[in-house]
Amino acid sequence: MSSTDGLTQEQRALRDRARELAQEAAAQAAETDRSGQYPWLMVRKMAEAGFTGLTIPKEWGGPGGSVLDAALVVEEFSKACAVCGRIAVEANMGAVGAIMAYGTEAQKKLAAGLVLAGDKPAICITEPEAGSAATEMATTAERRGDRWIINGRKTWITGGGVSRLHLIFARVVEDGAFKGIGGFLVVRDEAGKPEGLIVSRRIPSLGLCGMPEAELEFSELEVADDMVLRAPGGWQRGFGRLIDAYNGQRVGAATVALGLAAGAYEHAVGRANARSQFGRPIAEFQGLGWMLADMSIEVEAARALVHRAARSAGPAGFPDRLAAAQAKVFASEMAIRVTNGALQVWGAAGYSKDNPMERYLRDARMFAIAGGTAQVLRTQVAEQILGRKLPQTRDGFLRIIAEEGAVGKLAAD
Ligand SMILES: CC(C)(COP(=O)(O)OP(=O)(O)OC[C@H]1O[C@@H](n2cnc3c(N)ncnc32)[C@H](O)[C@@H]1OP(=O)(O)O)[C@@H](O)C(=O)NCCC(=O)NCCSC(=O)CCS(=O)O
Ligand SMILES: Cc1cc2nc3c(=O)[nH]c(=O)nc-3n(C[C@H](O)[C@H](O)[C@H](O)COP(=O)(O)OP(=O)(O)OC[C@H]3O[C@@H](n4cnc5c(N)ncnc54)[C@H](O)[C@@H]3O)c2cc1C
Repeated sequence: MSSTDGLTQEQRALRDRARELAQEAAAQAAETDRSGQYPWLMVRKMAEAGFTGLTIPKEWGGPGGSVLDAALVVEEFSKACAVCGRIAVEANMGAVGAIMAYGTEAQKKLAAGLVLAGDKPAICITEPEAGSAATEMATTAERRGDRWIINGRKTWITGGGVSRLHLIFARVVEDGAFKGIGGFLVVRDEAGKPEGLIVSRRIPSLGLCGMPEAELEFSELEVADDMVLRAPGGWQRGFGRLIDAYNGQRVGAATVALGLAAGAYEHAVGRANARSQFGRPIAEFQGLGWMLADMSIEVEAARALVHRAARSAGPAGFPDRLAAAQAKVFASEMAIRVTNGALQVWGAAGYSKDNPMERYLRDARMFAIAGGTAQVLRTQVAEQILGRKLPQTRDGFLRIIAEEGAVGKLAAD
């Protein structure tokens, strides 16, 4: 990274510390990938070094780092081991960001204690029949006295079976009526309790193999009223406020993609200089030089978008939704191109599991899907730049016409 990176001395020092520990992550990344085991030992070291809970405010025992600080750490770990990079994302952004913004004192204390000790919270939104159309979720949280009873199923929950803190999105039912979407906090203990939170299946995945992706079932799962995460604006606005907090995790996902691409690119430059054919370093062949040049441009462009999005975070710690979506679309698709090109530079050796190049390529594939697909996020970008709601359901525009008497101008907040 150049000296025009706009980082403070402290941020460079933080990045360098992360880079140093990430060397250990690099050394175990192939084994994590092969075994599919969560890298508990690395997680402990990351927690001890202060890379989990980095964004926790000082009053809750953390260092009060910014989203950009967290992104610097995430990029370094992702260059080495993207599973560790994703752990750094969720231990600093997403669910924990929502809790720090909207939670009660007790909820903040609970979440801070868990992530500072190395927990990677799980965010539970997606369901078998509600992926991109997340607001169509069917999981319900029904009020019964001073408790809430959750029933339903979630899928592709990152960390299912290893995460302790869970932020569960569910349809709120009070007095028999649907009120909106709310967030419910559940802590799974080491014995796997509460019993109503069932990790029913680990989903075999293409990449990021040390990170469990799981199906969860909630069967009469009881949640005390003081574990409801109440965002401002009431239940009707609940989904909007919770997904606003999720913009932090979108920037985090974009950063993992960036780190993967940057890591693969560095390996490609090294290989191009080290390998000779036709009696000369392959780096001298213009065909490869231009490929590497394009990769460097793409990586720098993604980094600029990621840092811009991270810097856009307001007082609540949530990045701007447009900047987050732009960074995520570009970084996720760029990572697929760059990791693919880097493997090409390595030739057959890149195709072998003896080298990390094929892992980079597999690991990079998810970011254009998870956390909002590239297609869905392009629609979000379009909505923001056009200043218009662009409903995706068949009757969406009819509803806007009925409600507003005109086609979808976004109301100024
Ligand atoms: C938002 C969508 C689910 C589309 O659903 P709808 O058409 O029903 O919703 P909208 O009317 O567009 O929005 C409802 C509500 O939310 C507010 N909103 C939406 N997006 C944002 C945002 N990015 N930032 C802030 N606020 C947002 C919107 O203004 C409305 O607010 P009000 O109710 O008016 O106040 C769909 O577009 C979508 O985002 N789908 C993707 C789902 C997704 O990202 N899932 C992630 C699951 S977790 C994960 O994958 C983790 C992977 S990882 O490793 O990080
Ligand atoms: C590795 C991984 C980790 C994940 N982690 C989590 C997690 O921790 N928590 C969680 O809740 N979820 C998680 N997810 C789920 C993820 O958020 C969803 O996969 C994602 O939102 C897309 O949903 P879907 O897979 O059901 O695809 P679908 O919504 O079924 O989409 C299928 C295809 O249709 C396209 N499409 C759908 N709607 C539109 C539209 N309106 N316009 C244009 N194209 C459209 C999509 O872009 C996609 O190409 C994870 C997924 C993966 C792969």
